[in-house]
Amino acid sequence: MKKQVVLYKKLSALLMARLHEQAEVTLIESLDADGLARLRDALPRAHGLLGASLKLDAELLDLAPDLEAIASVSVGVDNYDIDYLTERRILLSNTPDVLTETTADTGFALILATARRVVELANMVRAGQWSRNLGPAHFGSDVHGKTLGIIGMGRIGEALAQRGHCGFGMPVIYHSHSPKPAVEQRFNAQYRSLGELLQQADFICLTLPLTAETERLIGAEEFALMRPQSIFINISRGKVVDEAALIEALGAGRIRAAGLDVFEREPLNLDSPLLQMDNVVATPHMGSATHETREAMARCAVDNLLAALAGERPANLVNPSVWKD
Ligand SMILES: NC(=O)c1ccc[n+]([C@@H]2O[C@H](COP(=O)([O-])OP(=O)(O)OC[C@H]3O[C@@H](n4cnc5c(N)ncnc54)[C@H](O)[C@@H]3O)[C@@H](O)[C@H]2O)c1
Ligand SMILES: O=C(O)[C@H](O)CO
Repeated sequence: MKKQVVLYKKLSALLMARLHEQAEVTLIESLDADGLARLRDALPRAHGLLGASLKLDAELLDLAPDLEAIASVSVGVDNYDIDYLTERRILLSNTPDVLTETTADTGFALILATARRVVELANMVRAGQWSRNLGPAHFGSDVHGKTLGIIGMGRIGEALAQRGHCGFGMPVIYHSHSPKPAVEQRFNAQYRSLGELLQQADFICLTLPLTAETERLIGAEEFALMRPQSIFINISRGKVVDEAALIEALGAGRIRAAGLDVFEREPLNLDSPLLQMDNVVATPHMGSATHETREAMARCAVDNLLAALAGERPANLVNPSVWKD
């Protein structure tokens, strides 16, 4: 008998057809109140779940006694209680690698947009306020040759370092759990303590996961170490930053600008002070949002889920202790 799969993310026709061949599929098209009610109804029959952007807590998981596997269409797994999944012997998989380059592109887009004031000046043109040649009040700052600071030197951090080093001649400094000699060799990068990096980098970029250890890693004390010309970029998770402290630092001129793809609460509320600041470029958690990459992530998640339900080890298993050969 086919296994029951609940999707809470719509997939391409090609991937839907693949899933339908192998499983009985229930599709929850959106996670509004109606969709969530349908999800709760479907969970008691589910062997597999596939989707993203939903906090799957113990209360929801307890509705699914037969659940064997969850395939997250994301590399970040902060929406899951991994200990609880492991205790229940539910396999959790994610989608690393396929989104690395695209997310690093987004990081670099934010670096360029903030330093060169792209959004602010483009809005000025649109508003009919371009009446004479630009003067110093509208000048930005250079990107090439400036020091790129990366916090969390993993896949995306490395891809960002490559762009900075090879494309823009930027000295790269980084902070991570431990030094990475291969990365240092490839990009002439140098390891720094967190405090040293915050004091020395022109661009401070967050590319680490949200965990108990990294939640609010960057707060008032950390912003106080940055320099007035520093630009802060967050493409990891909003909760790694104390957002009130960020707003305070921007407001007080303790840092020059911020490029933010992620926020404490998403979608970002329209009344956030961040949206009143010309030196903030805010994007809607679009790090991996290209047609090609989202399809690759979905394909990866489908592969992971179908493998798990067929009794094979998924390629991107997050909680390997559940697996028994
Ligand atoms: N904005 C987006 O749309 C988007 C897209 C993809 C990924 N992300 C986020 O980026 C994160 C990183 O993805 P990745 O594929 O590069 O992951 P990765 O695991 O390859 O890299 C993360 C790095 O951070 C380091 N790290 C973790 N905790 C640390 C700490 N406390 N101090 C210092 N370093 C620490 C790890 O050692 C690792 O090197 C994801 O977990 C996700 O939250 C966001
Ligand atoms: O973690 C991820 O993969 C990104 O945030 C996209 O959802």
